[in-house]
Amino acid sequence: MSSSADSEKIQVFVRCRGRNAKETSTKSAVVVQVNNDIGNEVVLNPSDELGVSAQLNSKIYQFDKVFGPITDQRAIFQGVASPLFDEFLKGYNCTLLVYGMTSSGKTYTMTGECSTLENEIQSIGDRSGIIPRVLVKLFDVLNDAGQKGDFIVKCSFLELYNEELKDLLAEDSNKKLRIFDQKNEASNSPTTPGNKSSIYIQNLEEVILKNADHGLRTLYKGLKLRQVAATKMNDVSSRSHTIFTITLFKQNHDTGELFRISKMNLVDLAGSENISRSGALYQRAKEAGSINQSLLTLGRVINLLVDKTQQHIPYRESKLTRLLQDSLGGRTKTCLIATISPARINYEETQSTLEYANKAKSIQNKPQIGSSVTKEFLVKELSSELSRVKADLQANRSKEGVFIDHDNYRDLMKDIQEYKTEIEESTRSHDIVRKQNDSLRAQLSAAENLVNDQLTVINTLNSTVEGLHNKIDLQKENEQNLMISSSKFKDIVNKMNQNLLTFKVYENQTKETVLDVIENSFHVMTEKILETIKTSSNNANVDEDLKKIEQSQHEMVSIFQEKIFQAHENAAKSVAITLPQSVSEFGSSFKALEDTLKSLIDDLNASFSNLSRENNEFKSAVNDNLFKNHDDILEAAILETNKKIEMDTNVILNQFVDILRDNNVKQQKLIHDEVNAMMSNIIHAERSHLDSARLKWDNLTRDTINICDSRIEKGRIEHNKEVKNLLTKWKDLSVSVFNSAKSQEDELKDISTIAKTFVNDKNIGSIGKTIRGKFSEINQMNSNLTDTLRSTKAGIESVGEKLGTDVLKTHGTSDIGSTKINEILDEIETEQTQIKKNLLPTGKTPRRVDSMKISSKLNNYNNFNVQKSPPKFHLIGQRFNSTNGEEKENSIGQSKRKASNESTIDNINKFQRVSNESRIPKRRFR
Ligand SMILES: Nc1ncnc2c1ncn2[C@@H]1O[C@H](COP(=O)(O)OP(=O)(O)OP(=O)(O)O)[C@@H](O)[C@H]1O
Repeated sequence: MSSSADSEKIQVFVRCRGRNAKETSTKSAVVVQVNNDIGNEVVLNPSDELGVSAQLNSKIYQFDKVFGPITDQRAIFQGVASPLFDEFLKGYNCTLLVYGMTSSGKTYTMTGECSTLENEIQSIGDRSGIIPRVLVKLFDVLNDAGQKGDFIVKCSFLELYNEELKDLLAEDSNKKLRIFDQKNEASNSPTTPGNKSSIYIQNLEEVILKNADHGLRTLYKGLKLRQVAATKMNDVSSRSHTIFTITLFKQNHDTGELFRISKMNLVDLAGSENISRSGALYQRAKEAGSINQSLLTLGRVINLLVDKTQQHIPYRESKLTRLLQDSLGGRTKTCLIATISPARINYEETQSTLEYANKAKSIQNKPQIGSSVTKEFLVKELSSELSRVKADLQANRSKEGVFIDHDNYRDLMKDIQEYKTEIEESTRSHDIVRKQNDSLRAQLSAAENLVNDQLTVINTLNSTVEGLHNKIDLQKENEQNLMISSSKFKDIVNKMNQNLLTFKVYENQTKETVLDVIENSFHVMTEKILETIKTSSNNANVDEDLKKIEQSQHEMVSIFQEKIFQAHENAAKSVAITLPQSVSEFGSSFKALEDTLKSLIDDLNASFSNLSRENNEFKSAVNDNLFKNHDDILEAAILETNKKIEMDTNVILNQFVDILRDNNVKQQKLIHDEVNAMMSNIIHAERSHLDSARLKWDNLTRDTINICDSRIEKGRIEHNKEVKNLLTKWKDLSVSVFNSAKSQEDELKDISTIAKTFVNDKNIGSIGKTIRGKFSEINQMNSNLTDTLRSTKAGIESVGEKLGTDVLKTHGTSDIGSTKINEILDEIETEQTQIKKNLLPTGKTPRRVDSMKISSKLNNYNNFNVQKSPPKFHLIGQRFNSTNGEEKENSIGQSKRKASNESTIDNINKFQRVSNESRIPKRRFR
């Protein structure tokens, strides 16, 4: 499935823009020399020199291509991205990175200048960068008539800021992105050859692109999100990295069923500038530090990749290097564009960028054709994506409140659980930090105590030093005395030297005198002598002359001796006079010097013994006092610190809770708004679907109602007719009941008369007893009859109720039957009372009653009731009442009435039976 290739170095390009407004306004000289258009060399010369010395000072870098200030966006695409794009189409994974300091043109190169307003997005323009051009070219090529086979294009867009990943295409910005290593095993998936690990980003939104326009819109949507973040957080763009990834699933011509997967990562790295130069303050420095961490790790990774002896490459030390792992020393075809500024003010950054790029030239990759998937696999993947979306949609349609499908809900809950774990972990690390803080604070307070103690010692030492200073002053005084003494001593020595000089003068004078004596006196004398000798040579008396000479010699020597002696004596005298004085002066000076030295030594000794005493005291103070008896202070300080920290923690936790709550409210509002919008869309769509069906339904309902209405109207008329008939019948019935009641009344009267006669008849005494017994039975029958009549009355009343007063009123009828029966009942009751009265108080045999007569009358009445069951009728106005209900009602009414009639017949039969048993010869009394 994959074709292995030899290793190849990653390609490195440089793009040097022209000076920007800031650089020209500050008159920053050009220190970068490149071909105006395309070349291979960058010469960096920071000095102002020209000619040979400039050549000596400059540094030359060689790259695959170097683009000068006049190179336009199209040329960059042609020169760098297009060859890489061809590889991407062949199935290679490709990565293109732009690297450089802020404002050097990274984003301009990668994305270009474009409007993010949706209605302004048409196609690419002169200033469009690499990504839009790749998207347009990709769909041009794929839709080209010559190209065979299906394809699917997906894209994702993520930002790495402060070591946090952010999905620039996600609707739900709360989903956290995580990087996982994914082991692709050949047996599990047909997608990847061999056992290789790749990176998988959980929750990263991948948009399936329909066409180039859709691709551009998706890109600009992400850029817009990035812009919003950039305006909120100053300068995010220069400190964040973005990766726009295009994934292509392309049908393989040869294998047909297989789709080759290749990815193209287009990476805009964060500004590589030195944060100290950007003047970043603490917080920003922290953030920038993290960005530099990524770039630093990237640099380290590049260095180690270049150094062939290195086995371990620290890809995992930053998210950026983890994401780019396969692009650096991996299986991807990689290009790097280093963007630089030509101006002197950016010299250092430019140099560092060039060094970086120069290193990157040596990185070796082993590009391999990417993996493939089967058509089924792809369809399965797309269907699962589709079903996920459908499930969400379904959930949205069918629920109120929560609009999320189960799987997504589970994912969400998993995320929440992970957040919880993270919070727990941070709480734990917070506790650890707090403990460390506690111990540090304890150490601090101990150190403070130590400092206090030491301050006391220092104060003591200060006073000691003060004493020592005094002593030094004294010593200085002594030294001055010593100086005075020594200068006196010098004077004496000078004097002695003078004396010696005087002595020498005397000596010289003596010498001169001697020479004078010898040269003058002696010579004169000798000449005199010689003259004398010459004059006296004729003189024979030589001896005498010699004697004379000798004598004069002697005289001369004695004069000479005397003169010498005199001179010596003078000198000795002068020395003898001055020397003792000088010696005595020297002696006294020496004595003074000795005294001064002695007092100096004494003072020094005293100082040293003082110092030693102080030192001993300091030592004992340190030994005895330091780190002792501070437990209480320490404990109180610890308690106090703990309290403060606890308060701080609570404040932080409360703030955290508030933030969570606010966030929750925001999210709820967001969900609510989203759902509302979505629901109104869905409702709108459903309504338009339903409109035609509703119209149909409305027409049908209207027709049905009209039909029903006409039928009901017809029924109502028939019913009214029936009711009228019924009422007529009812009137007849009432009249016949009235008549029968009347005849019963008459009969009862007869019975009463007969009873009276019967009671007064004396012949019946013998059977009186039996009859009395039977009479009580008749009595019972009578009361039964009364009950029966009552139930009949209730029946009639219920019929009346059923008919409705309105109907009765409309047809001018009254409750004749029921009134009549009441009257009959009353009469029967009166009659009974009368019979009882007649029978019981007198104790006489009751009069014979024509029970047959009574019985037949009652029978007539009851038979009439049974035959005339109440008429059926329908309640008007209850259009939709079920006929079953009516039937049920009627059948209950009928059965009730039937039961009541049956009991009446029963009673009458009993009555008849009793009457027959007690039958006596019929006699009529008048
Ligand atoms: N080659 C170029 N031709 C014309 N204009 C350019 C060129 N390079 C950069 N620019 C302009 O310079 C400005 C800064 O460039 P850009 O935003 O691309 O820098 P950047 O390196 O991405 O900076 P940052 O790291 O801060 O995001 C933009 O206005 C851009 O249009």
